Amino acid sequence: MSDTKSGDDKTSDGGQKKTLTLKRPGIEQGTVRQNFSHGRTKAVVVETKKRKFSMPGDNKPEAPAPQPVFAPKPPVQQVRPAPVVREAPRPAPQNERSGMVLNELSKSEMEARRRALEGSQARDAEERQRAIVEAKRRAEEDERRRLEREESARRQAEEEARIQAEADSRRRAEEDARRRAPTAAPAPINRAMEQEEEEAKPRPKGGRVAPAATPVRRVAAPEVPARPAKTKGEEDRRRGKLTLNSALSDDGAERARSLSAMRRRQEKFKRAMHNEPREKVMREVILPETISIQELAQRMSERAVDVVKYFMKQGQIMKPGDVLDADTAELVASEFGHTVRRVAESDIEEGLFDIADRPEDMEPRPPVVTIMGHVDHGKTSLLDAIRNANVVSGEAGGITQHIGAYQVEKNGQKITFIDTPGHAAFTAMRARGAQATDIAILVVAADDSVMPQTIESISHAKAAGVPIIVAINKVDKHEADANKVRTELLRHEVFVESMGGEVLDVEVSAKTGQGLDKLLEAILLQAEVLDLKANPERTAEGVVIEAKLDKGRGPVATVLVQTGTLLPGDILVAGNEWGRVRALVNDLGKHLSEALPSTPVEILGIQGTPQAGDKFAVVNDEARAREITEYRQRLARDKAAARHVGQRGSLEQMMSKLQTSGLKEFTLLIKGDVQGSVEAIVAALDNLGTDEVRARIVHAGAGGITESDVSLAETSGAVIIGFNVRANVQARQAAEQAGIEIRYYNIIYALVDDVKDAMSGLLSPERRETFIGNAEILEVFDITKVGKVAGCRITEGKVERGAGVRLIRDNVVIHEGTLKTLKRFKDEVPEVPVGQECGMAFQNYEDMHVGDVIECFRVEMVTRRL
Ligand SMILES: Nc1nc2c(ncn2[C@@H]2O[C@H](COP(=O)(O)OP(=O)(O)OP(=O)(O)O)[C@@H](O)[C@H]2O)c(=O)[nH]1
Repeated sequence: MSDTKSGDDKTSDGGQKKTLTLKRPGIEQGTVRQNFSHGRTKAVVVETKKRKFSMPGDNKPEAPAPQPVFAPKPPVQQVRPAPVVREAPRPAPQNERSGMVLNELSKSEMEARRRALEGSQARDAEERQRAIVEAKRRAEEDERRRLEREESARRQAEEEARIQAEADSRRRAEEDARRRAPTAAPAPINRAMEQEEEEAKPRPKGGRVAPAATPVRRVAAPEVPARPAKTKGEEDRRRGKLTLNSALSDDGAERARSLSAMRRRQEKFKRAMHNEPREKVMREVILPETISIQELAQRMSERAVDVVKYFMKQGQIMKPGDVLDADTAELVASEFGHTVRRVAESDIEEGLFDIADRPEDMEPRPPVVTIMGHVDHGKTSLLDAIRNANVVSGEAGGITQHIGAYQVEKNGQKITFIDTPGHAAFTAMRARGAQATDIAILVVAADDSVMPQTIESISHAKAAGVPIIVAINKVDKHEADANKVRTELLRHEVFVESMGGEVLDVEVSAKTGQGLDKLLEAILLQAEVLDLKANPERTAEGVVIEAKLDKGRGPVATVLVQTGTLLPGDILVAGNEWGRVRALVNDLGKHLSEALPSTPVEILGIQGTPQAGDKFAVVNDEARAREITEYRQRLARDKAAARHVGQRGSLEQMMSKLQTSGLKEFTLLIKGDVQGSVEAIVAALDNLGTDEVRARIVHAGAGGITESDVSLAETSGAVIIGFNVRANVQARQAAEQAGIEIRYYNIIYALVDDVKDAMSGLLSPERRETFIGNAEILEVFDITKVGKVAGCRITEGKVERGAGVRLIRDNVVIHEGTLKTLKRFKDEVPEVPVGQECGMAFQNYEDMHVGDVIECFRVEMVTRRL
C-alpha cells in the first residue's frame, strides 16, 4: 500500500491535510471523512479518474506511460484512504518527482513498471496453466485410486473365500481324524470354543500386506505397491488422528473388520437382489447353566427376534433379555437345528476346595455328632444334659449361648455336637452338598419306641453313610421298655450290639443323666473306628452351620472347621458371601486365636449372611474372594431369574401351565433374620396354596433386603417380605422407583395372615345365590302392547322386583332371567309377600303356562377366603 499516490506523499507539512497536487484534467477530487477506533477521524482526499479508452491501433507515444499504472485497476481501487491517513507525514522525497503526479514518471520508471506488469501477467498465465494441468492430474489420480479400490475389494473377497474354504476343509479333515480315532487324543474341553473363536477372528492382514508370511503370496504380491498408499489414506480418514503409535503399530484388525463388514454388506445386498435365502449354518452351541435369549441367539447365529417368535408360537411372551435355563436353551437350540455342548462356568472355583493333603500331615480330629429322632423323644433334653455335664474343661463358667454347635470334652477328648436337632437341618445341609456329621445319635424314647420320624432318621443316616449310635432315652420312666426298642429297630435293619449287631446302643436318661458318660464313650469308640483325621496345617475349609444378621454385630455365621486351621484375619468365601474374619467366638462367648478341625466357631466380619450348609474356604486375597462371590451371586441371580422364567420358559412347563391355566400365583420374595425363620415362613406359605392359588417364592434367604432383591422382585413381579430385617437405603430407593412393595413383619402368624388375605383377593369371587320365594302361575293374560303377563300367587317367601327369576315347569328350569313388571292390581310394586296375588312379566320371555312355578332369587358375589 505504499504505492499510494495520496497527497500525504507529497506533503511536507504534517499539519496540512490538503494535497498539494495540481488540479489535473480527467481527475475529480473529493474529500471523505474516515472513522477509526477511539473516535479518531481523518479527512481523506479521494480522486476519481475518468477512464480513457484507446483503440488497439491508437498508439499515442504518451499514452502507455500512465496506463500501465492505472489501467489494470478498476476505478474504485483508486480510493485508497486507509494507508494514507495512518502514516505519519514523511519528509518530502528528495528526487525530481517531488510534487509531481505519476503520469509524469521518468521513462526508466515507466519502463520498469511496464516490465513488472508484463512479468506479473506472464506469471498469472503460467499459474492458470499449471492449475489446469494439476486438476487434470488429480482427476486421473482419483480415477486410478477408484479402480484400485475396486480391484482390491474384489481380491479381498476372493482371498477370504479361499481362506474360509481352506479352514473348512481343515476342520473337516480334523473332524474325520477325530472320528477315526475318538479315544486316542481327547480334545480339550475348550477345543470347540477355541476353534470357533479362531474362525471368528478377523483374517490377519498378513495375507495382504505381508504376503510372504502366508501361502497367499501369489495373489497378494502384485497388490503391494498400490495398496499401502490407498488403504493408509482410508485408514487415516477413518481414524481421524494419526498418532505415532497407530502409525507404527501393526494393527490390521480394524481394517480387516471393516473390509469384512463391506463384504457382508455386499453379500446381503446380493442376497436381497436375488431373493436368495440365507444359507443355514449348523453350529455347536456352547451352553452355560443359564443363558439369555439374546446370547443364545448370538451363539446360534440366529436373530433374537426369531427366538422370541419361536417362544411366541409356544404361547410364551419373552424378551431378548430373559434368561433361560440350560434345558430350555438346549430345546430351543435343537429346534433351530443346532447341536449343543454344555459347559460349566465354575472353572473360576477350581482349586477352592478339596486341596489334597499328604497322609503324613493328617492328624486325629474330634468327631462331629448330630442328634436325630422322633419328636418329643428327648433330643433337646439330651443335648442340654450332655452340654451341662461336659463343658470343655477350663472354660466352665462362660455364658453358654446357642451358636448352632458346641464342643464337650470326655476323657481329654473333644466331641462336637451340632446343636440343631432333627433331620431337617441334616438334610438341608446334605442338600447343599455339605456333610458335617460323622456320627448320628438316634434318640428313641423307651416309653414310645420306634415312631415314623425315627424311621425317617434311620433312612437319612443310612443315605448319608453316617454310622448310627442308638440312645434309648427316658429309661428312668417306669413304663420304659428298652428291649422293645431294640427289637423294633431290627425291623428297620438297625442291628444293635446287644442283639448281635454292630450298632452301638446306650440306655440313657436325659432327665437323670444316667448313661450319658456311656454315650460319650460310645461316640469316642465309634470315632476311633472311623479314624477321623484332618490336616490342621493348611488353610481352613468347612461348612456353615448357621448364619444370622445380628443387630449389633452385623452378619454372623457359625462355621464348623472341617480341615485346616481358621485364624482371625483369614479371608474366606462362604456360599455367596465373603469376608475377612474379624473375630472367632466359641459357644461360651470366648474369643479364640485359632479354630482347629472339628471346631464350631462363630465368625464376625463376613459381608452378608451365607446359608446354613454352605461350604466355606479360606482364600489368599480379597480379589479372589470377590471374584468367586461375584460369580456365585451372578449364578444365583441367574438361576432365580431362570427359575422364574422357567415357569414359563421351559416347554414342558409351558404345556403343564396350559393344562392348569387358571392357577393364580402370588409371587413373594422373603428375607428373614435367620435361616430357620425363613424356612418356617416358606413352609407356612406353601401350606396356604390351593388348586386355584398358591404362593410362589422366587427367593428366600437370611439377611437384609438389598438392591439385588429389589431387582429380582421387579423382574418377577414379587412383593418383598422382610421378617425382622429391613431394606437398606439403596434397596428402599430402588423399590420406590420400581413401585415394589416391601412389607415388614416380626410375627410369623401376622405375616401368614396378611399373605392369606392378599391371596384371597386373587381368588375369583364366588357367586352366591339366595332363594327368596316361589310363585305359582294361575292364569296367563295376553295384554296388548305389554305382552304376556302371568297372574300368580306367592306360595313361599316373597317376590322382589329386580331379583333373578326362573321359570320352572315340572321341576325343570325352562328360563332364567329378570322380571319386567311386578304389579299388584294396577300398580307397580317393589315386592309381594307370601299369600298375595300379583302380575308378573319376564324380560324378553313370554312362554308361560298355567301351573308353572316362578322361583325368585338374589345373587351376591362373595369374596372367597382361603
Ligand atoms: N422322664 C424323662 N423325660 C424326658 C427325658 N428326656 C426328655 N424328657 C421329656 O420329654 C419331653 C420332650 O423332650 P424334648 O427334649 O423337648 O424332646 P425333643 O425330641 O427335643 O422334641 P422336639 O424338639 O419337639 O422334637 C420333655 O418334656 C422332656 O422333659 C428323660 O430322659 N426322662
